[in-house]
Amino acid sequence: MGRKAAQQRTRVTNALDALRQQIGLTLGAARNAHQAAEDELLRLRLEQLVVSVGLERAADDSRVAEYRADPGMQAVLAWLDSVRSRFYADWADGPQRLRQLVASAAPGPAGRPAGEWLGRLGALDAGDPPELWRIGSATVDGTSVGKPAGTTLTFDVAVPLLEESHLSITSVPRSRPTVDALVEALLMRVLSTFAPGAVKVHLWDVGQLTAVLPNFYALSRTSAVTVHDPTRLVDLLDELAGHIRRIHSHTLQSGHPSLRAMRAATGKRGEPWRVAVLYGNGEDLAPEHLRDLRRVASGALAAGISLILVDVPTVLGGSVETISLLDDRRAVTSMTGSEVVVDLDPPLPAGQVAGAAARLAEAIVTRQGGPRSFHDLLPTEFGREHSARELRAPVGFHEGEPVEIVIGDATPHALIGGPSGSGKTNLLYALLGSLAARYTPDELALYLLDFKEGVSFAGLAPGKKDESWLPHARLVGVNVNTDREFGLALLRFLSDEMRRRSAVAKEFEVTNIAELREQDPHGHWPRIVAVIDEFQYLFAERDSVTAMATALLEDLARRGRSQGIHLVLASQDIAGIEAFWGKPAVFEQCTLRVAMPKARRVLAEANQAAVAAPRWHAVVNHESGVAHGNQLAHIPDASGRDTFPSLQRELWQRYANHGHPRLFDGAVAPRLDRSTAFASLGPEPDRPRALVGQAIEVADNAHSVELSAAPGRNLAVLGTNRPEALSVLDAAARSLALQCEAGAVEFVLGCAVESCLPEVRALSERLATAGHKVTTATGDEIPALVADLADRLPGSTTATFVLLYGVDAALPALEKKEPARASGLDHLRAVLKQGPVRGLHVLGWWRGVARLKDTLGFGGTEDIGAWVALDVQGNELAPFCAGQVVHWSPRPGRALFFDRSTHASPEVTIPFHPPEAADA
Ligand SMILES: Nc1ncnc2c1ncn2[C@@H]1O[C@H](COP(=O)(O)OP(=O)(O)OP(=O)(O)O)[C@@H](O)[C@H]1O
Repeated sequence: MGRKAAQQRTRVTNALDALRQQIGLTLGAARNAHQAAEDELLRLRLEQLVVSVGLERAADDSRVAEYRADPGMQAVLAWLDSVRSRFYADWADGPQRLRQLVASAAPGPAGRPAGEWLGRLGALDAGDPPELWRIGSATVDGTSVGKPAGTTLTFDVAVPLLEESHLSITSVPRSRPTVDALVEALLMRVLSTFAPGAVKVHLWDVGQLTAVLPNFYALSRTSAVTVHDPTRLVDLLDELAGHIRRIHSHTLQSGHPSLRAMRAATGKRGEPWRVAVLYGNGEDLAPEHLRDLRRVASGALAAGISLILVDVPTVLGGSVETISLLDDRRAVTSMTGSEVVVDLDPPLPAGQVAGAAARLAEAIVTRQGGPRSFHDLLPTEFGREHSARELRAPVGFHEGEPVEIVIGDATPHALIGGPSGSGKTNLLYALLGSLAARYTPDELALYLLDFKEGVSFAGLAPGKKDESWLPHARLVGVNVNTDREFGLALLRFLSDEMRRRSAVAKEFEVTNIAELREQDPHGHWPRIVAVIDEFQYLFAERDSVTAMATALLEDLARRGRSQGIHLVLASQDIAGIEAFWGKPAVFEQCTLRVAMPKARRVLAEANQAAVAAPRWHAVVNHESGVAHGNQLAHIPDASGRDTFPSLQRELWQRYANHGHPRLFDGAVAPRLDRSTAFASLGPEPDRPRALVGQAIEVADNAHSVELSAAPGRNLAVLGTNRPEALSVLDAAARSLALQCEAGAVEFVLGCAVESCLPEVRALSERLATAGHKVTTATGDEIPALVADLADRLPGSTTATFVLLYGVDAALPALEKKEPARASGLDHLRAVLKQGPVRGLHVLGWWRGVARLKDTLGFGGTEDIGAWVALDVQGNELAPFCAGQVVHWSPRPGRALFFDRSTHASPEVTIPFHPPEAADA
């Protein structure tokens, strides 16, 4: 047991020794680690101390001196010295480099002292703007760059603006004057860098209505500075968003990714630079404003718009630099980091700023009202533009800058409105001249229609005084205020052309005019612009013309764009807009709006720009009239005496070989001998056509009745208007005479109206002179004449045209009946019924529909296959028009024509004046 106990004890002692040894080792290691940590802590403390005291001052610092006693700390000091040396090596020329950088990135007024530029006008226009704008200077200790202790180095501090960055300024209490001076100086630097008018400043202050930056007061009378309503931040943000959208779509459409790229490619500025200054009060904006503000901020820089926010707490998208005031003289900025304190430049002298603003305002106003003439709208070289993608032409100027009208994909159709005398016609001339000078007639075709009384477009067609014409014009319609059918005819023509283009496009497997022109480079595919002045006349009545015009206009408005067919609709204000009620499709498609001063409803409801527009100006808006699309333009005088005509003559000399436009003048009666249809008549003995009047169509066509050997091929002229009835029969006889060989045809003229005898005799002589056989009968002779014709019928071989003047007057004599013998009326009915198939046709004039009915008797209406109604009401004509309702109110110089064999419904015709008639 004792031996066993001793063994156990030895084992325990050994185990304890081993444990003790382990513990000793562990304690030793812990002590070492502790010492190392203490040393490290000491080193770090020393580092911290040296950094906080500054390396230069560390040598003299008593607290640092305590560390020096410890040899382990020497290494720390040596290491810090080496870091410092490396730092110095890199930054030895830092301030110098900064100075150079600011000097080159902030040239002229952007960075130079105010004395060198304040009060002078800037000149920069389409070049790139300075990248930096000076706000003050900063001073650093010279020893930090290896200079002797006690020296200081100063360098300029500048911030980016415009396309580079937004700026957010935070104030401290009572520092508003400092902030104002800072903002004012920045804006003044910007305004003085660029040519007058190239910068637009927007000021909004949550707490002030008018006194924001009062030294800029003179500029706030121009568009260079706009002070916004403190309660309407939303309006400002909307306006900016609108500019961004417009600029974005415009640059993209022109094939450039940004405004800057477009400027570089075209050498033109295109848009002004915009700076919007928003003064807040340190409180959060309403969430919806904040959302809009962020949206604006993220797209603004690419559109040349930058924001300066003062005490507006927000995190903006896009690049933003900050300036935080420390007191009323000093600030820190994100440009230099929080270690560098910026001494802000002292305020610019208030009087000088106000003077400079006044000078700039004066320069802007001078440009605005400057001597810009119609001539300035014209390019230096004519006919250089291509219309494949769009039409683009300036119509006026804003502060010296041209304001363009674009007719293309985004703005296919235009609506122009303004009260009488506000300059609509003048604007149309400015537009036509500007377009015609840029595009050749192969690129642009014009169809011009004026419903106004007067002859505003008449000068564009060849006239008596001036033989020149506008070579781009294919059609000029004037004095059509009572001929709404002519408007309809134009719309039909355009609609047909649209279909034709679309069919050809389909053949080429393309969808629009631009592609078609690419695929068919030798084709003739001009863009068509149809101008309809006082277009509301088209919708003047509740009738079939209005219904058809509406349908055609809607179709053209929707589909014309892709086929290069564009409408320019002008109207006096409300009447024109009201005409669109119930036709929103047309109104909405007119995305280009031009409002003359005081025009109402042309722009969007809330857009009041036209109310304030000065005389001889227009608000051009490519955004369906929404406020952000407003472009105010001064329209030069295009209606001066020789202004447009001299351009027209120049263009005419260049392009006269493109043919002259068709002139349709509703106030001038067409002359038979000048009618293309009459002039082109040739021998047509079997199917001669009797011309009865001028058709109201885009092409120069006549209405005619084919007198073929078929039943019913007779013509009735109805109504009491003697001269017109004579004109119709005269035109019919003369045109027939031209188509039949002399001697092969007989004209029989029966006149029952004494007052017409001179004209009938004159016609008779004329026909005889042309070699035709002519028989003439008057009054009482007519029954015998008709009896003779009826007798001759069975064996008739000679073509015979029987012209009866005033059949109703002959009726009493014709109705006389002798027992067992046919009356004159029976003979006439037989002639009407059986004549046409035997080559005998009656062209008769009845002064009333009832008398025609009496003449024909029961079932005889079929024998009148065609008629021309003069002063006869539409409802009387139904029996001769297959029972359909006839809308027709007689009007001077117009007639209604119906030919059962060719017409579905009657058409308006214009009786020709005989060649002998004096010009109307
Ligand atoms: N921009 C302008 N500069 C100078 N004069 C102008 C200008 N615009 C129009 N005028 C003159 O004002 C007058 C009326 O202009 P215009 O005929 O164009 O008006 P409007 O709106 O078409 O009127 P209305 O509908 O009655 O014809 C014309 O004598 C024209 O010479």
